[in-house]
Amino acid sequence: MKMLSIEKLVKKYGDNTVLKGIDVQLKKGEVLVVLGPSGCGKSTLLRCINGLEIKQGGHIRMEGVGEFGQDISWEKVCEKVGMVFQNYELFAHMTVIDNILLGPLKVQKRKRAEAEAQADLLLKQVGLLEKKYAYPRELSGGQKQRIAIARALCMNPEIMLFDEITAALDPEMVREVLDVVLNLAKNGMSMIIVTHEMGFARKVADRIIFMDKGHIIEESTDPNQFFTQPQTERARAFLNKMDY
Ligand SMILES: Nc1ncnc2c1ncn2[C@@H]1O[C@H](COP(=O)(O)OP(=O)(O)OP(=O)(O)O)[C@@H](O)[C@H]1O
Repeated sequence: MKMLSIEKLVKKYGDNTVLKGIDVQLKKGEVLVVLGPSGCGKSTLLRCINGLEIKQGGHIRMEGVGEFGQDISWEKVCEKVGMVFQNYELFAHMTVIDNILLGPLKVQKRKRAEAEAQADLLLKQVGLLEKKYAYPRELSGGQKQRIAIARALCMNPEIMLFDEITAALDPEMVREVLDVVLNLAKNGMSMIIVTHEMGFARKVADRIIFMDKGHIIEESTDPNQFFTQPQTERARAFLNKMDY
């Protein structure tokens, strides 16, 4: 079953066309990993999906919801599609619990008791319930990133987007964050993941797309095959350069 459908997506920055007609679909419960060399448009693709960037062409639709930006406002899209960034983007002046509850209370207008009960469960799930009243400055990078994931999940998104969420972390903290994502995958969350962690990509992906200069040039539903026998010269060169 198709859940998200992206057709002929075009994104330009001035004269620079960064996405040159991207066609990609995500099924319910699927984990799609986006790989490709620096600057090929991976982050831009994620940012267009949840409306952080305005696209110049193409369509983004979700089954049962309609076209993003038309049938459903971009504000609503942000509830359906959660995103986690490289730099956590937590509010420094707010405690962990206030960071997590901001969206559920202010945007979704939910009752505090109900939202807080869910936040507690999510904090438990990411192993940080004891940090509920801590401030971001009191947390390690890995902890901040796990809180950012819990915050996104507390909006009950149907899809999660992860944009290089371990890129800013010290190596010893990468694992604790990736384990949270692996767990989400096991529990059937639909996700699109941009990562430079090749071992993780191979483990978590149901499907891999490989981008180059604004195009998808290779797609594989068999991650092991992609990593052992990439079909294109560009993907081979990319994998050869990666350390994994
Ligand atoms: N706000 C912006 N204004 C102008 N150009 C931009 C902007 N954001 C991205 N670009 C350009 O778009 C291209 C694609 O960038 P993007 O960040 O999507 O690449 P990426 O594949 O995610 O790279 P990386 O792996 O290095 O994060 C790059 O050439 C970049 O310079």
